Amino acid sequence: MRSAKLFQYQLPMDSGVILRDQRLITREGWVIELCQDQQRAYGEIAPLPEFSLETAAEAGEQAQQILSQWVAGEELDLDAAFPSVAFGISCAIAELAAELPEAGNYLAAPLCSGDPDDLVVRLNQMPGDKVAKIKVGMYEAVRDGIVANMLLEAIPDMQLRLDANRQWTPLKAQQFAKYVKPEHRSGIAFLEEPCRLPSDSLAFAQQTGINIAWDETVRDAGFEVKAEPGVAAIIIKPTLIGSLARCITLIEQAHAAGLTAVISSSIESSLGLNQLARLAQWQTPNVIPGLDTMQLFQVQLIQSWPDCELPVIPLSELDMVWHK
Ligand SMILES: O=C(O)CCC(=O)c1ccccc1C(=O)O
Ligand SMILES: [Mg+2]
Repeated sequence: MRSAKLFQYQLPMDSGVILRDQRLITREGWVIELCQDQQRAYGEIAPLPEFSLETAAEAGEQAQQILSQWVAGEELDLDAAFPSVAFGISCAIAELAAELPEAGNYLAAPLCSGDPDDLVVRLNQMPGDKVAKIKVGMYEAVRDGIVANMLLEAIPDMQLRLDANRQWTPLKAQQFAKYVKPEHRSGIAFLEEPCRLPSDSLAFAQQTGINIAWDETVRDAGFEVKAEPGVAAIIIKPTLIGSLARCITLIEQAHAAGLTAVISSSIESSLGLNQLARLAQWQTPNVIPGLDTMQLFQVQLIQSWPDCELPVIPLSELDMVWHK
């Protein structure tokens, strides 16, 4: 016997969360509950505005169709579904089958978009490998270069991840690199997507000796995982990529090509973020995932994130919008 439920959520965000062009005031999405032989499992479907191609409403509609098929015992084609829907449903199915191991990697790389001095304090408190991530490309490229150089000098054993989200022209990327002393460049684990064009990012890596990672490019049509000089990693944001099976295939291809695969958040609630931490521990056990996004919320959902003090909204407070 199978049954399924769909719940809607809207969670208030911290006041300063800006996606590409707009402030994200509330995070909207769906929680699915699958029930089979007295076992229950959950998944989250949360298309990210400005990143996902599907809207929350479209994802909710499609989730109902696919969940109906699941209840009827039909074969599911998650490769044809929206990425957010495929990810949420495949997670819930994996939970039911006890395929997604319980242990998670909750050692997120601290994310800094503000005061670099705060980051120095957090890093000095961090156990094990010191990995941090800073968003660059929002202000002057020269300032970004000075900040990166300062951090690499202050904490010599750290591995810095930088993310430019395709904001720089090749000239601006060069201006950034000029301020990072050559002896510090190997302390940059990778710089995500420096330039608008992947070919410019690749040329930048080869000219400067600063390794890059693909993030947006992984979602471009026709992307293939391959080893290239200057490319260190691919970033996998499952809500934007698709089913667990699809994510695992990409991770395996990355490993076969000698690249690091980094599981990263698309600003899911604490429910989805916990599943991402478990996926990370399972499939990329020695890599710190990019999951430091709980701080962007004002509340948690159903399950709490380790050491997060925000109030937790229980499932009973969500609206059930559909069941079968
Ligand atoms: O990757 C991380 O460390 C955190 C997640 C993150 O940066 C992100 C989250 C949602 C949308 C875009 C991005 C991004 O890579 O800029
Ligand atoms: Mg990015």
